[in-house]
Amino acid sequence: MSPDQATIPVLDMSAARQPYGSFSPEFIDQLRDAAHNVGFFQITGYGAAPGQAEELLALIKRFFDLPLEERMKLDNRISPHFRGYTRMGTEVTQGRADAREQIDYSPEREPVHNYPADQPYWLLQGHNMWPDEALPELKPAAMAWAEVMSSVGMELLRGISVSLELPEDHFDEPFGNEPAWMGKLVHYVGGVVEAAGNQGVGSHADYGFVTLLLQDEVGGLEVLPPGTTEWAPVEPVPGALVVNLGEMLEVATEGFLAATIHRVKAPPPGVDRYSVPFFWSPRLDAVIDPVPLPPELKAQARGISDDPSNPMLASFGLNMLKGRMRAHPDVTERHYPELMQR
Ligand SMILES: O=C(O)CCC(=O)C(=O)O
Ligand SMILES: [Fe+2]
Repeated sequence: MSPDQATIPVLDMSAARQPYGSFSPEFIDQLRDAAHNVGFFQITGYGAAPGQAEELLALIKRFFDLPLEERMKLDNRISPHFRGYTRMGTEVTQGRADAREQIDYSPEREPVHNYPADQPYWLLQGHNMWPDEALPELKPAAMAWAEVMSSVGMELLRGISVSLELPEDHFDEPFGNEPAWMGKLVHYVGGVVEAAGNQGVGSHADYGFVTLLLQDEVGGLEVLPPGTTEWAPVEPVPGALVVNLGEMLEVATEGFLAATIHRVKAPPPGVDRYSVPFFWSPRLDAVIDPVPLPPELKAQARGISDDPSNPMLASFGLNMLKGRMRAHPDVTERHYPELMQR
């Protein structure tokens, strides 16, 4: 691929496996190319029920149409686990407000109260916040979505493992037991958040493994694949999910896989955009070993700007906590002033 000709590949997940169950070599080649060259692709045939994505997006719109006082019953500042509702313009990326409001949610588990001082990431575990009275349909729809996304995330990681000539179950151990996924139900607005300007969400790479994004038909997502200098749009494809890779996969493969930088432009004034990013992530205490690459892939690895014994791989939970603290400094200050110091 020559610079500035980035196209976002579309892969058909329903053709990923052959009738006897192993991955199709064509699918694996497409997946490897997309994950290495672009770091972004779209998938169709990923197994959602008919109408499931549309129904979820419609429910999300209904939530954000509720009066602010209803939405504020889920105020994320109440949650010590970085869950719940973040008001318009209060999330920060690259030091600037984002023109979006959202609900963050993760697996519903009991909070951990006594964790070792060097494992503060356990504070991320706990209960979600949902509009149980105003919109009781939202929770089951969002949790059912997370279930589908978890299967897709697992299947894609298996495909990625095979594409790196690893056993299919290479990542099963860190992901198998209590994966710490996170879903976001997001509403972008145009022309409302002055401090955001045209920033829907500022440019960033995702910190984890695999992100699965459902976006509506509005558009605005743009990406900067490795070796390119111009932002490429990820056009909405009806029935498709957008997939991108996170920094832990990039670091674990010495840059063979691309954690591609992306951003979302705020929609034009008066236009709303809804999306559901889902971050498929391992256990909070997962430690990821560098991936042994076969020589022909190692030769194509771009390397990473950080130290190769990158402490990033040492703990997924610490990475996630760092990301959550950065995005929500108000939550951190309120519940964990001592972490702010660190
Ligand atoms: O909403 C989108 O299209 C992408 C959002 C995103 O990149 C993120 O939340 O990490
Ligand atoms: Fe992202």
